[in-house]
Amino acid sequence: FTITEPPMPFKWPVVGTLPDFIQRGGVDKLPEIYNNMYKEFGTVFAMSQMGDESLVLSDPRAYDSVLRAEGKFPIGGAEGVDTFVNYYRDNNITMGIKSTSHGPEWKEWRSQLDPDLYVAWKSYLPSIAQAASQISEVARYEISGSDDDNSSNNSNKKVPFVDFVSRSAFDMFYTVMYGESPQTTNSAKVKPEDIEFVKSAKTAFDLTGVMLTNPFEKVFQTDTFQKFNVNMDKVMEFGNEKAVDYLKQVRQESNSEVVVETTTATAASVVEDGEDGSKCPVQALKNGSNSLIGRLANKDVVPDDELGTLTGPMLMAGVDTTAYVMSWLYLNLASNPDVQSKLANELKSVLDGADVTTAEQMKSLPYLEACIRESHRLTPNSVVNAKVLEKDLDIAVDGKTYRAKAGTRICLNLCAIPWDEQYVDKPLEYRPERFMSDAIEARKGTPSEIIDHPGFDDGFGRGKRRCLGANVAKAEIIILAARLIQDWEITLADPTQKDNWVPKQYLMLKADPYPDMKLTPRRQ
Ligand code: HEM
Repeated sequence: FTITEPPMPFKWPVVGTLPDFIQRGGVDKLPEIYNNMYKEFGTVFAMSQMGDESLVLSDPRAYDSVLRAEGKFPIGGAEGVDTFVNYYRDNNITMGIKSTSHGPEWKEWRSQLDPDLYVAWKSYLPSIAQAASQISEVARYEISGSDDDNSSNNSNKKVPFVDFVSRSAFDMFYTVMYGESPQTTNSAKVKPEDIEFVKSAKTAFDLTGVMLTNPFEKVFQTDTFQKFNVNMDKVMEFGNEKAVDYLKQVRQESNSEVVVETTTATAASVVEDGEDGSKCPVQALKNGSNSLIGRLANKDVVPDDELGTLTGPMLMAGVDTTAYVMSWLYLNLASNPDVQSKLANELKSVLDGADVTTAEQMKSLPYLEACIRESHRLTPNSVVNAKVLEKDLDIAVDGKTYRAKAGTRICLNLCAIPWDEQYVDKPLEYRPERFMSDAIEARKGTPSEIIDHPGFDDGFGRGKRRCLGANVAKAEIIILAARLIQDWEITLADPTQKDNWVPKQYLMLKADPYPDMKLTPRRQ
């Protein structure tokens, strides 16, 4: 077979295709650029920015061949975020370093964590549901500053909706890690240091996005770079202190009260002990089975001092990511009241006010699942899914073969086929019905079935480096949406602001500006 050179914009010496990228609108127009280049060049095109080579594939079947070629230690998407990688190396954050490498140390790290997070996700559902219920209870008061919609006194206004969503993500994921919610969404209960953490994590995340898309910030160690480091220091310090305090507390408790075998553990943890093949040691930490850190400490697979370096990076990875996805979902639901009413009806008829606490309940909500899936199609949290090749690879697409060298970033373009009217009817409309089983069935055997390819399902990546928190994050998104939409009708505070935002690139895509929301009780 012959090797085809992928089409690409004009490539200059040193800067490569960067001038073309800037001319097309640069970072601020990222989704548009990837969509337009697909229209101009077709399902395969290349980009080259300052020596950073990318091959962009818009057909997920071609991306599958990259996944099939994954070796024992594939390079993870997180490794591409070199601001984090460098920070972890410079500051010797052991668990951060392991998570962003691709040798045996990554494998060891992953096998230490997978059983108690990726596999054991179901055991955390009841505590996530409890955190979600506490979040929903205070939602309207915290967002509008009043429990009375007719109150004209808005001076007490507290948290913008999008920040409330970030705090919700923190409350839920912290609950997974430590077994109870810090309730940062509740102004009467929040601890200032927890709010400080959410702010620092969010700032570090956003600044990472700025530096990734503008390498000069790093090279010249600008204010952005310094600010990033200060915020990362705060995140790591917080993580370390929390882990140390927690371990001290639970070890004291377990000394005074020895818990014998799993018979005293929660029902959920007993189920998971079977599922992941693990056994609680005889002298388990009290309540350890309710939280990720407790479970890891119980098993003694991660030394205590390494647990400290795990907490900061995990809270970072697990908070703003989930918040981005949830904020898109609520924006789509608020912008499409008919969809939201239909969702509220499904929730009422299936749950009748109850919380989602089991995997079976999660599966019994097809319309909610379709709302989340459609939100990812229309407003993905990232322009691409990406992998860096470990070795040279030939990729066959539509009868042509493209050769990609080791080190090339292979991207699956999420802003092309999912927005193409050739495959999707009225692609710019939010219509979850397209992902209901009858619609999926009707697409089978037609070109449109490509939008049901697993590569387009969610934003967690695929293959051996699929997101460690994928199952828990998905559960958090479903559980909180089920609770909030049962309790509240979420509408745009100012309906004229519908569609008055653009998707803007930070570390991921965010609606900018994110509109204010209004919550009205549903149960009255
Ligand atoms: C909706 C929320 C989330 C999204 C969209 C997301 C997305 C991603 C993506 C795209 C990757 C790279 C996958 C690849 O290399 O192919 C990743 C990796 C990772 N994520 Fe998430 N993530 C989310 C939530 C979380 C949570 C809750 C955690 C908490 C543990 C987490 C921890 C990680 C870690 C540790 C990795 C590196 C895994 C590895 O390289 O083996 N993420 N995530």
